[in-house]
Amino acid sequence: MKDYFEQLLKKSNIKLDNSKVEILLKYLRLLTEKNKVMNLTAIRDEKEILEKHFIDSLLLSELFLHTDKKIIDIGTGAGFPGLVLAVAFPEKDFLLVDSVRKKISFIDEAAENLGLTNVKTSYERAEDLVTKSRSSFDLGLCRGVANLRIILEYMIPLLKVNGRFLPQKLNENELSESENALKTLNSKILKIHKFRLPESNDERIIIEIQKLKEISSRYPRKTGIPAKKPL
Ligand SMILES: C[S@@+](CC[C@H](N)C(=O)[O-])C[C@H]1O[C@@H](n2cnc3c(N)ncnc32)[C@H](O)[C@@H]1O
Repeated sequence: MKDYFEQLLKKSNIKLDNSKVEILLKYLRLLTEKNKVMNLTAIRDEKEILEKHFIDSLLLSELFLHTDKKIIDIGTGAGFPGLVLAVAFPEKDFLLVDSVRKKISFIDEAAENLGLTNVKTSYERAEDLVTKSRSSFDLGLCRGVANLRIILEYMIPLLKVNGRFLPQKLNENELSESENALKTLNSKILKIHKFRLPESNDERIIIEIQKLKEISSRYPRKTGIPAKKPL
């Protein structure tokens, strides 16, 4: 499996030293073991997990800046993309959030097993985090959680002014309907980055969004409202 992972990394132009590759392979083993008793990922094949979860998470690496110190991943599930990136960037601090307690318990267990000291977790809903973490993060990550205009309302209040949000999407379909959310939340799209996964050649999109100035304390609205009545 190590050779295969190294091939994928090479094809994707991602540089990771051997110790980080070893830690990620240990995480793969913990994940596949746990996946037998709880539903963490629908993908069962280890090679496919490496490409569609691990490499897909690592695609974000080239958009990271050295000034990005505090990073939040909302709806991290089994740790994608946040836990993978916490291995790749031990000098950055990650808060991994999910509303499902057992997923966060798996992350806590995995982070301890992998010896990661830069990972904190929270099993809150994104909308509830804002009371203690408004305007706190340099960088926001979110993959596979909800429509762009919904996750914008979850994420932008948590970012510092000038902080960036890098949501991962399969295509650009949600962009046009997100214009109102971007405007209401004083944010703009800096760039749309396109990637191809190295084996399947599937397309992946990372939208680079910046928070331009502080936003009204009305956002996020009450828990559940952003998804029920998107901006
Ligand atoms: C489809 S999974 C994606 C998991 C992971 N990001 C990935 O790409 O594999 C979506 C996750 O988002 C979490 N989630 C959904 N809405 C949330 C919210 N409002 N706050 C926190 N987590 C949420 C769910 O519990 C679930 O684990």
